[in-house]
Amino acid sequence: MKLSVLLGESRASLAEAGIDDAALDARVIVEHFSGTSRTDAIGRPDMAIDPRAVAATRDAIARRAAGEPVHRILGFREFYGLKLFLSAETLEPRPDTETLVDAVLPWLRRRVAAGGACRLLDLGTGTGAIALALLAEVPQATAVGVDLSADALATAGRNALENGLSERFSAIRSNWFEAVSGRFDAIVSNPPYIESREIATLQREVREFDPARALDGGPDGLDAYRTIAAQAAAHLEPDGLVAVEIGHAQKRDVTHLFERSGFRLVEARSDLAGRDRVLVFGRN
Ligand SMILES: C[S@@+](CC[C@H](N)C(=O)[O-])C[C@H]1O[C@@H](n2cnc3c(N)ncnc32)[C@H](O)[C@@H]1O
Repeated sequence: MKLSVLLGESRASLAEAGIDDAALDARVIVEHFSGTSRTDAIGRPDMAIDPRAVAATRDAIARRAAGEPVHRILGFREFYGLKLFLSAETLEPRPDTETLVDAVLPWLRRRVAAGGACRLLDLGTGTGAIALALLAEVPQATAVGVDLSADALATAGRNALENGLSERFSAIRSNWFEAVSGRFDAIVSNPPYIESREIATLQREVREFDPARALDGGPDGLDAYRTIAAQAAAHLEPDGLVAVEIGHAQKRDVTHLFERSGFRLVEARSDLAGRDRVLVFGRN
């Protein structure tokens, strides 16, 4: 089959299924499963795609038409310039979470410049996105990634290896701090923060394909922050910091939780859409 024909039928299938970005998604899927590039689509539209690649592309297009997100189908996603593999129990890392990396990075660089090393703890590491992005940017840092999911920890370990960061990254299975020992210079976390009753109202791509454990923050969405705020000081160097991603309406509540545990808000950052997204706390 010709590349242009495969692209055309893929676009048509996704448009017919009501997929918003049908043309873009079709292009990404066709390129991946046929091993072609955008340049091929423009310069060599008549190139022949072998039948196995056509079959693999059609399977992938059928999955997308049924609602599965593109990056789940591809099996990986880019985050802060790293290629991160996904698995059943990992959240697909979001561009908004790069805001958390941006917020911590200057502090980390200063810390390393002053002290030569830096230990990070990433609570609810998932694919390892936050920890690995920070390690890639700061070669003197080391990180421990914690998750309750063994599947997520295996994927984070694979991502560390694939990105050449495994010597500085270790993974621990733990319910937040339970199995964590020692003190860290920085504690980072993008915990589950959606109110339980809201899960059913989320977009199908999120509701059906991101793991519930990565989303559900309990009745008011704040369960994880309560635990992290209450226990962070015992695992933090005296002049260390805690940086958390939050839901856009949680700034006040999360700030209060940390203030009650002896922290002060040192920075708040907004995401790409201008909504509150990241809070950074230091100890009083
Ligand atoms: C919103 S996801 C964030 C994943 C990743 N850090 C990111 O930003 O893409 C939250 C993560 O917390 C983990 N998690 C949920 N409850 C946990 C708990 N009690 N202890 C440790 N990790 C937990 C989930 O398995 C999930 O990987």
